[in-house]
Amino acid sequence: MKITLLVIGKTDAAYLREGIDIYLKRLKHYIPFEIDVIPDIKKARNLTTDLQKQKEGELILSRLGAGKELHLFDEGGKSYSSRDFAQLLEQKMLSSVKELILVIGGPYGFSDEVYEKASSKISLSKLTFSHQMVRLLCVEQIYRAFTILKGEPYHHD
Ligand SMILES: C[S@@+](CC[C@H](N)C(=O)[O-])C[C@H]1O[C@@H](n2cnc3c(N)ncnc32)[C@H](O)[C@@H]1O
Repeated sequence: MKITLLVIGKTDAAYLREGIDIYLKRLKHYIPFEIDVIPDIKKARNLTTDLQKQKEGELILSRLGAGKELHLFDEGGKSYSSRDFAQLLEQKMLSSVKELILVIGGPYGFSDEVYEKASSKISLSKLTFSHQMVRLLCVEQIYRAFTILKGEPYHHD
């Protein structure tokens, strides 16, 4: 199985890029993993919030296909411990899913169409993080999950 982290817009801040790169390098040892960036359409056109979410939603859903499953990071989703999240990833690896697409919404979140097509919503906390900042949290949690599955001494509880 491959994991794709689908995000909207490039990572602007150098301090976030640096952190994300650290976990990308580490993750390569565990699973095929990539960050797929949907270009920031707001910068190109002057869209209303709803239209922007709708257009982003179309691009998110265009990634779906046979053997692919879409899961959303969403503050209103199900809460997981890091161990539970690791188990979710393990379940998917043992299933027929070929590509697990984990999506981080844009600044205004997801369109209704994306919510309808998603297999689940995963909350990292009840707090709302910026669509840029949350990327670092996601890659760290995915890395943490693999160290848990491998029994490596990174996660302590
Ligand atoms: C700024 S937030 C979107 C804000 C707000 N939910 C909305 O719908 O307008 C951008 C994205 O970051 C991710 N995100 C932010 N906080 C999160 C959290 N606590 N748990 C999971 N994902 C989160 C989600 O993917 C969200 O769509």
